[in-house]
Amino acid sequence: MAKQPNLLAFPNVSALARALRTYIIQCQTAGLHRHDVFKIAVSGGSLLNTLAQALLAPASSDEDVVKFNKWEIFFADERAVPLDHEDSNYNLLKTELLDKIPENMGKPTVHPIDVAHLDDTQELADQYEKVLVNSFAARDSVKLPIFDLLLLGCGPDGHTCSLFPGHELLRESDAWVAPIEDSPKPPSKRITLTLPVVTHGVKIAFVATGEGKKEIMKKIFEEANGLPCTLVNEGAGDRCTWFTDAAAVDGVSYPRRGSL
Ligand SMILES: O=C(O)[C@H](O)[C@@H](O)[C@H](O)[C@H](O)COP(=O)(O)O
Repeated sequence: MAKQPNLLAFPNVSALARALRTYIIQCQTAGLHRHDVFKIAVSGGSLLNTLAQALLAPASSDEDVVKFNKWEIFFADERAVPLDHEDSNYNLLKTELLDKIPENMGKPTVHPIDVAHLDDTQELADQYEKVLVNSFAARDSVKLPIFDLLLLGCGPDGHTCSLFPGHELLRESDAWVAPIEDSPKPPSKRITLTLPVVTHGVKIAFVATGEGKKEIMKKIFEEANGLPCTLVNEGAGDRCTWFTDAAAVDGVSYPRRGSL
């Protein structure tokens, strides 16, 4: 049987953030070992606040250092809006994290969307795919870009990135980045990494916190239902780790751990 995803449950978000930091640093070490850079993709939503809490805490030892100058940050999904728009995931990452990084922690390289193509989501997605091609090597030499870590959120309907339940985009097997014009979660126009890219990451981590996630967590961990989050679990197996708090997993019958 394929190895199962890891479900970690912490008493609260602060404890979760501490463990998330340890996990990200492990992924950073592995990335630096692989190619002297750490390639991470992040979604939007509440996870960015938890991420900032995790990363901006002071280092507790020489092994616990976040080496931002070695980071390349990509967007697992992005809304087709200007970068300073309140709906922009880039804007959220900037205000939650980038603007708060002290100078002595280094500066990550960040890859936002090219806002010259906001009116044409196919072009917006194609241009973002080119960014990946440039960073990960030519598209014909690598079948899929392999991120060191994808850090994702989970919607109350089981969506992740901008991959929504029942949407035809879940069957996309060629493009690395795809447009969506009918996102049920506003704004409707977005781009997203496709499922094969998400599931081929070296590591995939979800952050799901709060009572609002508990019903969907039961579905994701107790049924085979074709929900986007379930498909990521099935495709990634034990390369996938969920960081949750007690409220999000209340009543979920799936073996969970309280530490990494
Ligand atoms: O741009 C987006 O809409 C996000 O990338 C989306 O996939 C998000 O991560 C989830 O909806 C969870 O968001 P919350 O944690 O805020 O519920």
